[in-house]
Amino acid sequence: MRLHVVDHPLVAHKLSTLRDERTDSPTFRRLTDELVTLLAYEATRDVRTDTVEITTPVAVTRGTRLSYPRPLVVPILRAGLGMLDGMTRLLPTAEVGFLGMVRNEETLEASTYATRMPDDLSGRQIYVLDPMLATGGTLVAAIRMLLERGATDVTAVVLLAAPEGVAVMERELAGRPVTVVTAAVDERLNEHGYIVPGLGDAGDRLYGTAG
Ligand SMILES: O=P(O)(O)OC[C@H]1O[C@H](OP(=O)(O)OP(=O)(O)O)[C@H](O)[C@@H]1O
Ligand SMILES: O=c1cc[nH]c(=O)[nH]1
Ligand SMILES: [Mg+2]
Repeated sequence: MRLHVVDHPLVAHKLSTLRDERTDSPTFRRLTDELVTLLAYEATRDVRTDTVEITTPVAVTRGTRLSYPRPLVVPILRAGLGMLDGMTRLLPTAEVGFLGMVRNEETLEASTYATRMPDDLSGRQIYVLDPMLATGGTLVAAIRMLLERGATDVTAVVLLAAPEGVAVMERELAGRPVTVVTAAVDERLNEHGYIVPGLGDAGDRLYGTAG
């Protein structure tokens, strides 16, 4: 597994506003969308492309097109939905699959309540979206499922990661074709499994509802 922390002043600025407890849901949603666009730029550096011939008003030349099979973007509901528009804006040819997962806030174990994507992901490049990598339980389970379906290349785009979660991903997905792209790796997890300093519960802050 490869970890890429996007070190950019615009990313740091937007992330700081996102962290601020005074930031309301509409602003949180807008900033999430903007941040994803910046992270997606880095996350798609190795997206597969083909060379094609194009004709400009002046000459025939060689250009670049996103390859087939098309990339698959998989937001992890609920909070990952807030990242979907920003990602598909940059990857217009992508197909979208959905994974509904929730973490039990007492045991911190992740469970899956919805799966809607192709059974066969052979040869596909996948972009998984989830704002928070905390214990890593959710992303490890999600990525294992994608690899079992044949995905050959999985990139997880997250806003924030905890070092504990990164370590779990490195251990559980060692040697697998997996990359994590994040805006920051924070200090630690607290006793409730929340990222410190973090930004709180991403789903609640995006949608203004608890749970
Ligand atoms: O790394 P982990 O310890 O597994 O925690 C991270 C998960 O927790 C949050 O989702 P949550 O379970 O709160 O669901 P929600 O998106 O519906 O709020 C977050 O969006 C991740 O999916
Ligand atoms: O800090 C955290 C940890 C898990 N899920 C969140 O939304 N926030
Ligand atoms: Mg939540």
